Amino acid sequence: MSIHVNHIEKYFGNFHALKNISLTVQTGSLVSLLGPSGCGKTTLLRIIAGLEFADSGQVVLNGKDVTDKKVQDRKIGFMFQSYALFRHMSVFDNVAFGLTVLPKAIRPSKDEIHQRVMDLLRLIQLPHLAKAFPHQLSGGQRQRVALARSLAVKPSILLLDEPFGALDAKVRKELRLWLRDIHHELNITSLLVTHDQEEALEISDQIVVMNHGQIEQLGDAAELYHQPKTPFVTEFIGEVSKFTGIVEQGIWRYGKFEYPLSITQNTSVIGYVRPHEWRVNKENSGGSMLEVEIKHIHHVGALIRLTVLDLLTPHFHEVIVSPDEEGHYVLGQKLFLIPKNIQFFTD
Ligand SMILES: Nc1ncnc2c1ncn2[C@@H]1O[C@H](COP(=O)(O)OP(=O)(O)OP(=O)(O)O)[C@@H](O)[C@H]1O
Repeated sequence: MSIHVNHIEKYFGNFHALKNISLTVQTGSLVSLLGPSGCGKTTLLRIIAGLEFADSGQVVLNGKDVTDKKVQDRKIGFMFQSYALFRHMSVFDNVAFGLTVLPKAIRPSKDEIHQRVMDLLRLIQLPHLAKAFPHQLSGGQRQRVALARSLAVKPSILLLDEPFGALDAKVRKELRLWLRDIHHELNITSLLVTHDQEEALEISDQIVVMNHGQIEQLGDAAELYHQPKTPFVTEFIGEVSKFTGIVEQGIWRYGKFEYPLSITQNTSVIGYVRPHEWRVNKENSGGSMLEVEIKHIHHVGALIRLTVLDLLTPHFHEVIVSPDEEGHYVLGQKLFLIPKNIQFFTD
């Protein structure tokens, strides 16, 4: 079941929360909405769920226009931060809830409900806790029960708002991989809101980067990192160093460093360099862009991460090098950096 939103506009009073949002989520894919706090992720998810209505634009689920349909008529599962478990109900009853409140005509029998709830508890690996109450569960277990509850009505679309928001890093990591497996096992279409880029990059097929109520870019993790379309995406996804230079006669100049660029007008142009995109020289063989001093050395598996201080402008940069090629590094050592690649945007 696919999700299409077309030209969604949303105001809260004078505040323009969503600006001409169009988005397609293909059947069976897992897509994340990623962006800084307040950029409109939750509002968009609520509009797709039918918990909020757009001022204009269209929501189409599986080819059907549901723009004016209420939440209960959209046949979707959702799990929002604010939808905590019912404290006075057992795990079993929490998961069964969505089924027991269905109109009689379409409500499964008691036996069928029992079967479905137990299947879901097995799926979330908690069948032994069916009789437990929410306060007897860990945070991660509670989140899994909340997910099982949202899956009980067999939705073909699952909307998740920061599903693992309040959990510690290790549990989050386990749960998100587990969520990815469940998503594929049940063949549902999932849209997930997160402000955690590692989470988005790790589990999503596609990521929608939002900023100030707009979509900046939609792509997979590699596209967003290697071919960002805007300065915002470049800075938001992964680490990057930023340099404002001047283009004159087709040459980008930053200090004495020169780099040919196919821009003809004379203008200010920002260049971005990722930590692994530097060539590092220990001697000054000319042509370097930065002269730096090593301030911190951190071994990350087979790679070395250097935090270096630019000796001209007092800015720190991150540089990732491989120890095999570059040999030994010591604190305070001087290095000369030449970019292997620069991503340019006009200022
Ligand atoms: N009911 C409302 N009334 C007024 N303003 C609202 C309402 N709901 C959201 N907003 C505003 O709209 C903007 C977008 O909010 P939204 O919750 O969609 O952001 P978000 O990207 O999900 O942020 P976060 O990551 O912090 O949850 C925010 O500036 C918020 O203050």
